[in-house]
Amino acid sequence: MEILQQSLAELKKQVNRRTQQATHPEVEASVAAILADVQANGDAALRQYSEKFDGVTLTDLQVPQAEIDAAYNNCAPELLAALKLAQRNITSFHKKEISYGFIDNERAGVIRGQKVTPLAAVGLYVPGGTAAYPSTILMSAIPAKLAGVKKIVMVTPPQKEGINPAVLTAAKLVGIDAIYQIGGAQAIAALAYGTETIPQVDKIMGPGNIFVATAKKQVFGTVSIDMIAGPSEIGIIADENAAPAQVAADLLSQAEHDKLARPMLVTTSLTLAQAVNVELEKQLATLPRQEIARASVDNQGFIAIVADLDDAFTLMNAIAPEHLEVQVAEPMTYLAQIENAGSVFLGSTASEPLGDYVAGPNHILPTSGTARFFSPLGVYDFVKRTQFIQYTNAALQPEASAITTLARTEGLEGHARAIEARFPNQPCGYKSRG
Ligand SMILES: NC(=O)c1ccc[n+]([C@@H]2O[C@H](COP(=O)([O-])OP(=O)(O)OC[C@H]3O[C@@H](n4cnc5c(N)ncnc54)[C@H](O)[C@@H]3O)[C@@H](O)[C@H]2O)c1
Ligand SMILES: N[C@H](CO)Cc1c[nH]c[nH+]1
Ligand SMILES: [Zn+2]
Repeated sequence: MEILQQSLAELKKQVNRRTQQATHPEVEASVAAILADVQANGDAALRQYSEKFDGVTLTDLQVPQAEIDAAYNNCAPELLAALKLAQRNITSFHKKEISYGFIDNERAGVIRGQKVTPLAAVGLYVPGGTAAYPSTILMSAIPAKLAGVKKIVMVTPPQKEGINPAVLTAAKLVGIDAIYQIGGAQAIAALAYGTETIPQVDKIMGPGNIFVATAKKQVFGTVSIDMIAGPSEIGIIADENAAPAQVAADLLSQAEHDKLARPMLVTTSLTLAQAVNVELEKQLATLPRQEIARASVDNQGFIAIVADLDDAFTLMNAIAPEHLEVQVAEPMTYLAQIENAGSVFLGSTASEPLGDYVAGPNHILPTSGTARFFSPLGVYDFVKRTQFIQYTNAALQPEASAITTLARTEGLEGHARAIEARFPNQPCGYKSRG
């Protein structure tokens, strides 16, 4: 990977250009055309795009239940056991995110509160262009179920040989209501607008490539979305004691997701940087998804050399990576310095794939610098809050003049009179004291 050795200020500019939400006008335009086509032509457009982008002629848009049951029943025991282990750990972590709202009665005669309601219908995007992602089904459906969402549908790109049985097994394990074999921007359009076969949902969740991430951005407003979870990223902060082979392996674990995936190393040691580059070459030579990973390493990846660990954390906060590994001594002591990152892996044992599969925290995470303001997918994404107020007349009386004063200051006489109407027996309605 390219080694960058400049001042911190110059490094910040460089990495900002490379890592922050960029616009891709040609992708934006082709996604907009796909969305409009699906909105106008429904299922027929979905079938056309599946031919064009996935090379699949679809008969059923919805995966038949018999196919899902067969996949589950024939699943290898070790795969089912692995999925169940992941399911247990993801469930125990996400249970802690459940919120029940609140009700307060701090002042006599006043009740205020917030109630939490699950979304009625959500659509989960499960990527499937170059790899199958049963783990992503667990990561999105488990928090949805814990939140109490009643209708959970899933979309995933069609495959010539049928949807991967591991994907179908995971979907059955977590209780997905319907699976539609459709991917890319066209799948996002279907969930946003509805078609003859696919129901419109309230919110679309899940990661995907640049077409999926762009489509989610464009339908936002018609439906809600969780975040921008695009091509994967890994940022590693390492000092001179980190093991080059482990650092390189972890960088490649994310590089193999997508040609646009971003592997990034920030280190205080030029010696480590050079050793990692040697290791990357060695390991790439035998990696099955070598073509994808090489494009990512060569075109998106970089190694930044910094003066000390304080600079390393400053630079990483500017990048706001999806995943951040901290491979230095006493990693926990740096947690307070980390402001922008989707998921943090502390210490050399906490290799990123641990979080992808079994640790329990979510692996659907913000990318392209959006960890500055987005959080990991969680139970909170599948609910909405409604607040409520109840007052007695006696409780309103001492606050009424504040309301009428503020209303009249805003030139909203109707607001003031609505309050005064609560005190009809006082001459000329409510009169403020003094
Ligand atoms: N950020 C996260 O939380 C997270 C988690 C898991 C995976 N990911 C990312 O998900 C992505 C998965 O990507 P993928 O490609 O394997 O699967 P995908 O399902 O996201 O995309 C495949 C679809 O892209 C569409 N497509 C492909 N080329 C197109 C073109 N030229 N024009 C219009 N549409 C086109 C096709 O419709 C195809 O079905 C990777 O980028 C991976 O890094 C991110
Ligand atoms: N690392 C991905 C998120 O960027 C998630 C994933 C799923 N399977 C393997 N990895
Ligand atoms: Zn991964």
